[in-house]
Amino acid sequence: MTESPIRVGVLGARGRMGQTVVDAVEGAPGLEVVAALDAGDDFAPLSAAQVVVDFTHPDGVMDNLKYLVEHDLHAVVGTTGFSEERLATLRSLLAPKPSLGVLIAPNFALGAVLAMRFAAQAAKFYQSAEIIELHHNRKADAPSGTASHTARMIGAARKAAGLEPGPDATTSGLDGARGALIEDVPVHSVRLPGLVAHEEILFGGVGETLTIRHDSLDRTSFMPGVLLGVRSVVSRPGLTVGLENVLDL
Ligand SMILES: NC(=O)C1=CN([C@@H]2O[C@H](COP(=O)(O)OP(=O)(O)OC[C@H]3O[C@@H](n4cnc5c(N)ncnc54)[C@H](OP(=O)(O)O)[C@@H]3O)[C@@H](O)[C@H]2O)C=CC1
Ligand SMILES: O=C(O)C1=N[C@H](C(=O)O)C[C@H](O)C1
Repeated sequence: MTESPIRVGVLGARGRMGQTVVDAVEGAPGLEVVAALDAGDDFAPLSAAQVVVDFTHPDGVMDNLKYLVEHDLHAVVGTTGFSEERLATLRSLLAPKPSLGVLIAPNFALGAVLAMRFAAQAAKFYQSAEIIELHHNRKADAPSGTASHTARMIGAARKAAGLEPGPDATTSGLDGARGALIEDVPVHSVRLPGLVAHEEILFGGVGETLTIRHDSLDRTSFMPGVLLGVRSVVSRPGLTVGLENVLDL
């Protein structure tokens, strides 16, 4: 007997990522698109879905998630902008729904997930770490969700190793020249037409540097992770943050 396909809704379906997700889900065995919605659309067609993928906007994603949880829909979320406060709100929303799963991943590309993991491993061995993230100029948020997540992972590893903030002799400079500090890690954002999504994590120590770089050259790079998320979230109750928790890393 063949299993029935997982019914998938897509929010942000007319956007850059949403369109790519609709194509990927339509082409994936065992999955089907039952609703492809965007800003201003009535969400009622989502009642046909089991899992909803959200690539929308940081300003709207919390309302979307509230709707999805209230309507017992599993969610796979690529939209950025998740603070600890937002994650706590989401955990409270999920508390009365013990079988419901929400997966939030700041980056669904395999290489980006590996780069973050390698960076966390390297962090305790170097005095200093800085991040440069480079994206297309249509991006709404800065720094990127990936860079923020990477900085937090590096910060946690540095803290566990008892490291002080990296030495920096800057005593004068223009605002922003040393980037935005996340967990004492400076993060620098570049926006250029022609780019897709890129991240460089730089470490400096005694007489050496280490650079870890990942490049998404096309939005299809995110699709294997999104499809894995859709397939796994139905049997992964609660809130999962980061694709590294789903991959066998
Ligand atoms: N986790 C990951 O791997 C990745 C995450 N992203 C993130 O995904 C998000 C979307 O990126 P991208 O596709 O480039 O952006 P786009 O602006 O191209 O697409 C977003 C779409 O969502 C629509 N939208 C906005 N608000 C809502 C809402 N509340 N409900 C439903 N639809 C809405 C927008 O409509 P309108 O234009 O009319 O506002 C637009 O069509 C960003 O946060 C980005 O950082 C991107 C790539 C990979
Ligand atoms: O807006 C994008 O394009 C991307 N957003 C995510 C982020 O902010 O990290 C993931 C990827 O970098 C592409």
